[in-house]
Amino acid sequence: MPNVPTRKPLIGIPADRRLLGNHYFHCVGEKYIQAVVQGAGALPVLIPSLGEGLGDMNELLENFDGILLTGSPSNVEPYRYQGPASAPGTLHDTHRDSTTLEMIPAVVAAGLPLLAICRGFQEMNVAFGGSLWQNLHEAGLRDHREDPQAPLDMQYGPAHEVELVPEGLLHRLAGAARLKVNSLHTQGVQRLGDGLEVEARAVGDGLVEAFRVRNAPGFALGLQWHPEWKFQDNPFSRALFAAFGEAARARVRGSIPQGIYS
Ligand SMILES: N[C@@H](CCC(=O)NCCCC(=O)O)C(=O)O
Repeated sequence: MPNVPTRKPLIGIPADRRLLGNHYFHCVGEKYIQAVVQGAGALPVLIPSLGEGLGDMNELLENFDGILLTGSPSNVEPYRYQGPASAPGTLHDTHRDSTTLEMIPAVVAAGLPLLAICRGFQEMNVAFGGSLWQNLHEAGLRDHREDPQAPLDMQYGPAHEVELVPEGLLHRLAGAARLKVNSLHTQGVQRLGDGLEVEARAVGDGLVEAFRVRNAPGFALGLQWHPEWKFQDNPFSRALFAAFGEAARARVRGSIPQGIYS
């Protein structure tokens, strides 16, 4: 393929809808934005979580070369996966759910590169028909929550190891059998969604910590941990965002992505 100058890829990031004071805002954490700019070499475009208000999803997605689904302190509403009602006072984000749960199948079907992190990983599992443990530490699994009183560097610091599935995409990207990852989540994969292939499990309780979409036409990965946190200091995270950016650039060029998908 001749070295044809191409525009930077546009990565869509669906926002959280949050009440700040008396008004609702649609917002995205800056660390995700920076990981797209500096790690993937792409331009982030925040997508308001308006659900049906965004119109035809396929038409919307024609504007993007990839989608990033971020973490969030809110939980996916349990009725989305036929789960029991949340405890009173649980934070949900129904606008985000109605946006991302419709978006995910359309992104994958269109072969648009998709990287899902933490809540985004959980949304992906639900979108593919899976379910969630609502409180891992009450289900006989380890406690995967962070200490909210600890400094951020500790909250997002290494918390446990994950075992990478041999010959999987993450194993190829990491060049190692295990990774030390951070852990900031109460919920996790209970039943794995149809068509999802496990890429990593937590050492200690075997919780699914990463998956890809089997037979996806493009890059379609979900991680329960947070690779965006200080990604520049982590060789695996750098490689992950670089691969995501390359998949999006291949989309711009109209070519088949190389690297871990070749
Ligand atoms: N609410 C879910 C998902 C947790 C999650 O995404 N945590 C990160 C929030 C802050 C950030 O974006 O870094 C759960 O508790 O499992």
